[in-house]
Order: sequence, then C-alpha cells, then structure tokens
Amino acid sequence: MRRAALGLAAWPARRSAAIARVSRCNSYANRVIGRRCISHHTNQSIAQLLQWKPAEKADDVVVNGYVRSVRSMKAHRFVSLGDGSSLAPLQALVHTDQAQGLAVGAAVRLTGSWVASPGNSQSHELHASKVEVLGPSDPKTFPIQKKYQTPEYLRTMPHLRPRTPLQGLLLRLRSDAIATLTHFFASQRFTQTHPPIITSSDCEGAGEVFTLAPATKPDRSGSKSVPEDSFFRSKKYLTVSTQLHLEALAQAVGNVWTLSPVFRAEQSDTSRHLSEFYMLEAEMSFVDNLETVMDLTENMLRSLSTSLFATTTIQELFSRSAQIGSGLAPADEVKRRWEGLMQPSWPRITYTEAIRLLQQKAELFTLKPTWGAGLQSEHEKFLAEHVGGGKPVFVTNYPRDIKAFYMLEAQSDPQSPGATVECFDLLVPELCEIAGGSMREHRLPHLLDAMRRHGVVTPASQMAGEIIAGQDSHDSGSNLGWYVDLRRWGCPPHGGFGLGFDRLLSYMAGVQTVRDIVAFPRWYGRCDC
Ligand SMILES: NC(=O)C[C@H](N)C(=O)O
Repeated sequence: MRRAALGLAAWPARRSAAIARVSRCNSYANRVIGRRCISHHTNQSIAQLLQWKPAEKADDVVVNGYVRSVRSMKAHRFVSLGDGSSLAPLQALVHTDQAQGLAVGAAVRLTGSWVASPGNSQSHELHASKVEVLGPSDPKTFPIQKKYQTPEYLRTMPHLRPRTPLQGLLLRLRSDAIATLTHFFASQRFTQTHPPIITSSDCEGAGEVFTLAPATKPDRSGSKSVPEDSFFRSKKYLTVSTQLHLEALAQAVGNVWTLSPVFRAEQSDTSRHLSEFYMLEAEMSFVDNLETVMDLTENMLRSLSTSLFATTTIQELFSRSAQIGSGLAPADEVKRRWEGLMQPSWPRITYTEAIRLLQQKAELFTLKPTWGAGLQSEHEKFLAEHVGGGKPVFVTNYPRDIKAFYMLEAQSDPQSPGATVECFDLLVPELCEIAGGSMREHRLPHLLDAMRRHGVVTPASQMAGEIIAGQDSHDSGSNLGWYVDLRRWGCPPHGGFGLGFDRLLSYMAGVQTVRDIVAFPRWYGRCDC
C-alpha cells in the first residue's frame, strides 16, 4: 500500500480503516464470494484485480507479483504476472526502457493504469508507469518454466514447486477447506482441540510408529550418544492418530475435533500413502450408535463440498482440469466426484453383506474375498463403484479380529459368521478408503479383554484389570494405562472418526497422487526438504 498517497502517517484513524479495508479485501470470504473490493492506490491481489472491470481507465493501481513469462515486442514487453491468488495471470504492458530486471521468477511491484485490453485472453491489463524489481531472478537458472513440466520433475524441488499456478490453486483449496470445516464444526458446537504429537503409545497397535530420539551430540566428557529413551525416560513416538487423546478431551467438554499431523512408518510406496499427513478427527460423547457417527461424517463432507462448490477456487479447478496436460483427472471425472459428495443418503452396507456381494463376483478378483480377511483395494474399488453409484459408501461392522482394540463389540448378528465391531470405513470411487470410525469400547472389563486379545498390553501383572496409569510396559508401545483409566471414572458411550485430509483433497481436486497435494510430501524413502 502506498502510505504517502493515503496520508496514512498523519491520520492514524484513517490508516487503520484503510488497513482493515485491505485485509478485508484479501480475506478468504472475499476470494470465495468474489466480491469486488478495489480502491485506487492500494496493492490488490491479482485475483481481485482480474475481477475488476471498470469502464473507465483507473490510474495509480499497484500490484505485487512474480514474473511468469515475458514476451518482447518492439517498444514494449508483455509481462505475465502471478501471485498465487489466481490461476490466470495478470498481463502488464511495460515500456522496453523500464523492463530492466523483468525476468522470469523475479518478484516485482508494478504501478500503472488498469485499462480495458484489446486482447482476447483478458478483459483488462496494466499499463505500467513504474517498475520496481524487489527480488531479482536469473531466468536462465530458474527451474520453474511456463512450459509443461512433469509432476515427477516438480517434486524434486518442493521449495519452488508451490510457485506453479496449479500448486498455488491447491494451496488455496486446502486453505478454503480448512476454513469451511472450522465453520462447520463451530456451527455444530464442537470444540476444536490440539491433542499432542509426541505420544507414549501406538494408538492403532499396528506397529507403524516412528520412534522419537534426541539428536546425539558429544557431552562434556567427549562421549557421544544419548540413549533414545533418555530424554523422556522412556520411548516416545510420533502420533499415528490423536483419537485416544480426543476421547479424553471429549469426556471433558463434549464433542471435539482436530485437524492434526499424524505419522505412519508404513513402507508403502503408493499414490495413496504419505509418512506425514493431516488427519481430521472428531469424537462425540454420550452417543450410543454408529449411525450418529456416520451421519456426522456424511453431513460434514456434504456441507464441505456444497460450500466449496460455489467458490472461485473450485471454478478455477474445473477450468484447469478441462485443459490437456493439466496434471489433474479430466473435468467430467472431477465433477462426478463432487456430485457424488453433494448427494444425500450415502449407502451403508455391512462387511458381511459386502463379502457376499464380492463372492458373487469372485471371478473378477485376484484375491478371493473371504469373511475374516481385510478388504483388498480391488474389493473396495468394486464396492465403491457398484454399491455407491457415484456416492461414497459406508462399509460397517468388520470382524473384530482385524480391527483395532478400542472398537465396541457389536450385538451378535445372526447373519454374521463371527464377532464384529461397531465400525465403518468410508469408500469413494477410485481412491477407496478416505475415512474410518467406530463406537469405542467404554466398559472397563470389555476393554481389558479386547486389549488382551489384541496383545496390546503384554506384562502379566497388568492383565488382571490392574492397569494403572504410568505402569504399563514401555517396550511394547502400549503405554495405555491412562487410556484404561478413562473407563474407571465416568465414561459414557462415545464414538468418532478419522479422515485422511490429504487424501480427501486429492480426491476433490483430481490430483493423481497425494504426493502432489501436499507442499512438502514425505513418503517411504523420501523427505527432501
Ligand atoms: N479417530 C479415528 O477414529 C481414526 C482412527 N484412530 C484411525 O487411525 O483410523
């Protein structure tokens, strides 16, 4: 903003009003609603400027951005400018005499007149009268170019990749989604919480935890290593899910949610797996059936997709996916996904029914669908496509022995050949599982039984209902005395779910791999910067 032009220093009240106006202009709501909020003398985002189509030319317009490309004419240069606020660039016309330093990648501030453009690709353009190169760039070595660059190549430089128009769009999609979800949960009176990242237990009991170790540095005596369990006096881990801590918080303040990074040391080198990702988790207390938890999951996703669908970010997403070589799934496929998410009444079938359906089509699968075994991705894919008819599908009541220890055992079902738990996986076409949830075992003896069965607590002394906080095994990764304690004092029936936030975004955006929906992806074998 040009303070002198506004007389800001001399007029503090006017200054704060102007600042408030500019920050309103830059706000999420503005970008979403696309309200026009342009005034002279202030530097607008490029997205705002592009929406401003005055009949008269406007002078003293200031814009900040990065040079995407430069086209030389005789007396002028056409400079294409981006600032991450929109997919489309702003076109500026700069006199050759002033074009010094206007190189691809440079950070610049241009001041000039905003005028109707004779070109087809934009309604208006900036005729620059002043050029300031605030951060020069060497275009010969700048790795991001306007031409097509493969996702694999861009992934080798995660620190520069966010400057590509597509990555800018995906960052805005993420930000808009978080704002919308925050609003959704607030409207449902959920408390947003921050459970810990460093934990003393493996929530899922699947052994996929990263163990935390302090850096080893020579101590005064010159001897090196600090044992990995010395800092916290016992082994600690990066969280795989915040669920268990959320349960403690739900017992205090009712319904809670969080969007938190979680870490999984899975050696899965696939387009769906990351070692660090964000999980959206919610926990409801005083809830006694799984239907309520599924309703929440479904309502949340429908509300999210319906709200986002109206935004300029999503319009840009569809326009980008319609381009050849866009790096996204084709536009009609992406639209189908959104339509599915926005529809009401998603199908819910039990695992037992799912196995029956799959067995009728057994010839389609490499791995035979068998009751008691986990669903393979080919099975999930079939269910997502054939049961859902485009909508996401809930598969409920999986066998007890293939699910986590904390799930509530279901009332026996005469249709089912074995014991099941009150749980669900939510499957979407193409990507398959994006969320999972369950009712939690809230009864002390039953929880202890389940832990025993799953081998979660190993020492014999702790198996007789005598688990006391702080006295569990430190080696088994199952330091869960505190979790058992929650059942001793006022534990109501409760349940919740966890949703892979990056998976969801990649599904909504039509991005082919979760590695491209995350700015700095970490996966098996890779953690670049
Ligand atoms: N909060 C949840 O229910 C998520 C669950 N703990 C999981 O990791 O799948």
